[in-house]
Amino acid sequence: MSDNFRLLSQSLLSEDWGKLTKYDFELRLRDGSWQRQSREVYDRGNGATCLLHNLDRDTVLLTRQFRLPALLNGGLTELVETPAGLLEGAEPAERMRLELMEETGYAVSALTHLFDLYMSPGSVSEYLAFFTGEYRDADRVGDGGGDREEGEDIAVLEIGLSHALAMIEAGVIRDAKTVILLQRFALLRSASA
Ligand SMILES: Nc1nc2c(ncn2[C@@H]2O[C@H](COP(=O)(O)OP(=O)(O)O[C@H]3O[C@H](CO)[C@@H](O)[C@H](O)[C@@H]3O)[C@@H](O)[C@H]2O)c(=O)[nH]1
Ligand SMILES: [Mg+2]
Repeated sequence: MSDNFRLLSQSLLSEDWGKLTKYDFELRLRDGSWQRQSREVYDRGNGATCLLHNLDRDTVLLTRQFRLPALLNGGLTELVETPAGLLEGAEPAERMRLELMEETGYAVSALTHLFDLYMSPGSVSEYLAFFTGEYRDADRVGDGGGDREEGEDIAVLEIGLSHALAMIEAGVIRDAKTVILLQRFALLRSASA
């Protein structure tokens, strides 16, 4: 795994939706000495997210949905986010296309993969594959909204890119993947202007 890491033992703390495991290990520090450490790691697989943009109207498609962790830690009842989904072992672009259809109702075939980012690497093993794509009115095949049976009740928001950027500054958009994608879009645009 790594010359600077020796796993001593691991114990499963919880296995239900995700898996929480406690690892005891030794880590070689920069001065060459070994230190014993213990860390808990939450594994719920990897995911994907995508910013869909419409060239004609300069709008983006975002979602608004209930997120229990944000309610518990901040009192927010809903978060505004780019569409996203868990990979569940599937190929990221393929999974993302299905997720876009399910959550936004748009069938978009051409997606551009940007990077894979760890969102909380101190405790969560998951990385997110980031995508961008263009959507046109003709791509709309349904209402979106997510899978009600699975407890999803997603509102689809079509808003101007500049409005979305202002929502970050105003503290209305609080989701990291969404900020990364919107700001990257603005950065590339100002670099090419
Ligand atoms: N029973 C049960 N169901 C769960 C649980 N957690 C999530 N689910 C269900 O699992 C599905 C997950 O929906 P997705 O659209 O696939 O994933 P997501 O929650 O949007 O997660 C995406 O965004 C996250 C936040 O940025 C990412 O962490 C994740 O990788 C993914 O990209 C939803 O139907 C949700 O109700 C749980 O603890 N128990
Ligand atoms: Mg989702």
